[in-house]
Amino acid sequence: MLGVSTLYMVNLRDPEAKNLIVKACEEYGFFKLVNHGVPMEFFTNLETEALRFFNLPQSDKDKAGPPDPFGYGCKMIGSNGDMGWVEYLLLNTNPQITSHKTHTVFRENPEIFRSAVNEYIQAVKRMAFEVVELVADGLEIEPKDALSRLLRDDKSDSCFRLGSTGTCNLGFRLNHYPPCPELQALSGRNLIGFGEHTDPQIISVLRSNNTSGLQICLKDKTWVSVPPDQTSFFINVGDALQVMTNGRLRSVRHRVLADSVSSRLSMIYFGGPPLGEKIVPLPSLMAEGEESLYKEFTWLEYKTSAYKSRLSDYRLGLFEKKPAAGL
Ligand SMILES: C=C1C[C@]23C[C@@]1(O)CC[C@H]2[C@@]12CC[C@H](O)[C@@](C)(C(=O)O1)[C@H]2[C@@H]3C(=O)O
Ligand SMILES: O=C(O)CCC(=O)C(=O)O
Ligand SMILES: [Fe+2]
Repeated sequence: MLGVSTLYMVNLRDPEAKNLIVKACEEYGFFKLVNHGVPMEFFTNLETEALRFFNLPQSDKDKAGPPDPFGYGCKMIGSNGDMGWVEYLLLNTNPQITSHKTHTVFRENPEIFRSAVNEYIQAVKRMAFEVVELVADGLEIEPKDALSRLLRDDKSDSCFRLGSTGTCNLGFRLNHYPPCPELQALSGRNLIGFGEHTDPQIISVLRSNNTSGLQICLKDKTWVSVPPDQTSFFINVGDALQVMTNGRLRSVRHRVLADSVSSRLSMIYFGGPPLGEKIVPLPSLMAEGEESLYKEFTWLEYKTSAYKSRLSDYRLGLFEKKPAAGL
C-alpha cells in the first residue's frame, strides 16, 4: 500500500503548511493534521461522555431518538434507506440550543455532556477557521477570509440542517461502531459501518479513537485504509469546497468498515456556509475566460437535494454543467 500517511500529513505550524494542505486537497481531498494545538483532554472528556451514552441500555438510548434532525440513531443513516453497522448522535453546534432528547437521557448530567461537546466544538471550529484560511492563502484567494467568513457566520451551517420541522442547528456527529464478532467467521468479508459517500459541506473535521476502519477513495478509484491516530485530526474536503474551487480541490469519497474486535468512536464537525449563500467558484481563483463547471445554486438548494439522495449518490452530478451535445 502507498505511504499515504506521510503524503497527506500536515503540521499546522509548518511554514509550508498552506502549500502542503493545498497539495493534499488537490490530490486526495483529505489530510491528517498534526500539531493542531487542541488539548488532548478535550478529546478524552468528550470521549468519556460519549461512551457513557453509547454504553447505556438500548431502551434508554432509543429515548434520545429519532435523529430528526438531532438525536440518537441506530443502523439507519439518513431517511432514504441507507443502513450501516453504526449508532450515532447528531447534535447542533450552537451552545444556546440544547436538545430535549439528549437532556432526557443525560438526566443526571446533561450539563457535563453539553459542556464537553461545547468545549470540543469551540476548539475544533477555531482550528477549522485557521485551516480554511491556509487553504485560501495557499490558493491565493482574495480576500483571505473568503472561506473562513462562511464558517464564522452566525448563520453558518456548521449549524443548519433541514429537518421535518424546517431548518435547525446541526453540524456535529458522534459515531459509534460496535465490534461485530461474527465477522471473524466470515474471513475476508467486510461489514460496512458507514457507507461510501462525500460530505456535502465545505470542510469536515474528524477525530477518532485508536480503532481503524476509515478508508478514502483515491483518484484511481482504489480504496486505502487510513491508519487511526487518536491525537490527530483528519480533514475532508466537502462538495461545497470542490465547487468553490471549480474542481481544483477534490471532495473525497470515504467510508468506514466495522471491526470484529474493537469498537470505533469518531467525532465529526461539519462546516457549511449560511443557507442563503450562493455556492459558486471564487472569482479570484478563476483564470481568464475560465467557466464554472457547475450551475449556480444556493447552499439551501444543495442541502435540500442532498438530503433526498442516497448516501453513495454522486450529489454534485445534478449541478454540473454538461457540455452541450455536439460541441
Ligand atoms: C443518506 C444521507 C445521510 C446524510 C443525508 C443523506 O441523504 C445524504 C448525505 C448524508 C450526510 C453525509 C455526511 C454527514 O454525515 C451528514 C450529516 C451530512 O450532512 O450528509 C450525512 C446525512 C445524515 O446522516 O443525515
Ligand atoms: O465515523 C467516521 O469515522 C466517519 C463518518 C463519516 O464520514 C460521516 O459521518 O460523514
Ligand atoms: Fe463523511
